[in-house]
Amino acid sequence: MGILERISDIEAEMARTQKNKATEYHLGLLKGKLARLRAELMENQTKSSGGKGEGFDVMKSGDARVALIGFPSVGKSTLLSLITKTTSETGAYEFTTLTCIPGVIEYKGANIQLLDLPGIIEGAAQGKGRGKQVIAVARTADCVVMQLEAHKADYQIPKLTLELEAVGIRLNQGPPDIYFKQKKGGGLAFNSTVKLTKVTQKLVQMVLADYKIFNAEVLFRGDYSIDQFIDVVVGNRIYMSCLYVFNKIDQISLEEVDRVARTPNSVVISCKDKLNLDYLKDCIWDKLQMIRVFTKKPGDKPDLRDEEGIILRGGSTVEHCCHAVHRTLKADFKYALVWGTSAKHSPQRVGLSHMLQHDDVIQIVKK
Ligand SMILES: Nc1nc2c(ncn2[C@@H]2O[C@H](COP(=O)(O)OP(=O)(O)OP(=O)(O)O)[C@@H](O)[C@H]2O)c(=O)[nH]1
Ligand SMILES: [K+]
Ligand SMILES: [Mg+2]
Repeated sequence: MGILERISDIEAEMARTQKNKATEYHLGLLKGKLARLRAELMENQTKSSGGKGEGFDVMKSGDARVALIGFPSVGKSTLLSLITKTTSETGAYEFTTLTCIPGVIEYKGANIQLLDLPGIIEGAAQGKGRGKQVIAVARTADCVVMQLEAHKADYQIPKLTLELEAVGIRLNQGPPDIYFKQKKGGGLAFNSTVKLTKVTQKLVQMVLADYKIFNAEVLFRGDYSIDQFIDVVVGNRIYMSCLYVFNKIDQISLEEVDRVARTPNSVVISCKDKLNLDYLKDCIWDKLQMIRVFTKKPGDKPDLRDEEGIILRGGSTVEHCCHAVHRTLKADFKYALVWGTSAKHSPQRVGLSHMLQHDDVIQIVKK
């Protein structure tokens, strides 16, 4: 039996099995098996040729990469054509876009690469449509924009989330804080720092045994589920931030707009009426956790024009900034003066480890 058939067999069995106390272990085991088969499938795909597909190899460029994921005809290409200088063909029929079309969002001096992709449908993870290629591109992004048709979002969000989960992409969540280490002997040492309500030692032991792991140290530092534990065992998961973009709000009532706008991590837009598009750029900027800083020379005023800013990741230090200015600058670094919200007083004299904030001004003093 092929891997795909085995996967669908297990999925069918899980669907048949009622969820209750008595079936908890059986379902946990099935989840473990499913994760293993999917990992195998992904492995085979990357090994075999033609996995990537023509037209999907787009060079990374700019300060960050954002992938547009969504069902067909939700308006992905319309959006790209509106907020970048690139035109991507649009149409009232599904699968207008067949490859990856890159555009650039210019915002606050940053160049954010936005990738328009073919629509994905149910079963994409198994290769339906151009699903595999689309998801492979999504894995390379810093952030996913899940574009939805506002009046179909309740259906589209869970479906797309499942497709992404099937290939190891986790949205808007960090890796579970579970310590897991295989050992040579000694059986299973299982501990937790909090009360566990979703798993038991027995369930963890059974899942591990199914992976032929009998000796291991496991420490749960949070009340995680068996799925999250399996993520840690399988590894190779991608934790990605996701912005939900509800398009075509011109087609729904104001009450509905109000309801969907309250979904966490979401923006409501209309490409047709050009509604909220600047706010969308702002939300993408926030999601990417980018900051901009300005450098200045002694005695000069800082040049605060957009194009003069240096784009860094949130949490970046003076050291990151030095690196962004010039590779060798760090070697000559003596200290820096910083003006702005990260400075306790203006200017503050700081070292390489000082953490910068958005719109700080920095003057680097060399040895
Ligand atoms: N009413 C309305 N229609 C829109 C809006 N945005 C896009 N459309 C229409 O939706 C249809 C599909 O738009 P596309 O941009 O081709 O959608 P897509 O997601 O790129 O589609 P595929 O490439 O086929 O996956 C077109 O007829 C657009 O004119 C909107 O905000 N409101
Ligand atoms: K379309
Ligand atoms: Mg398109």
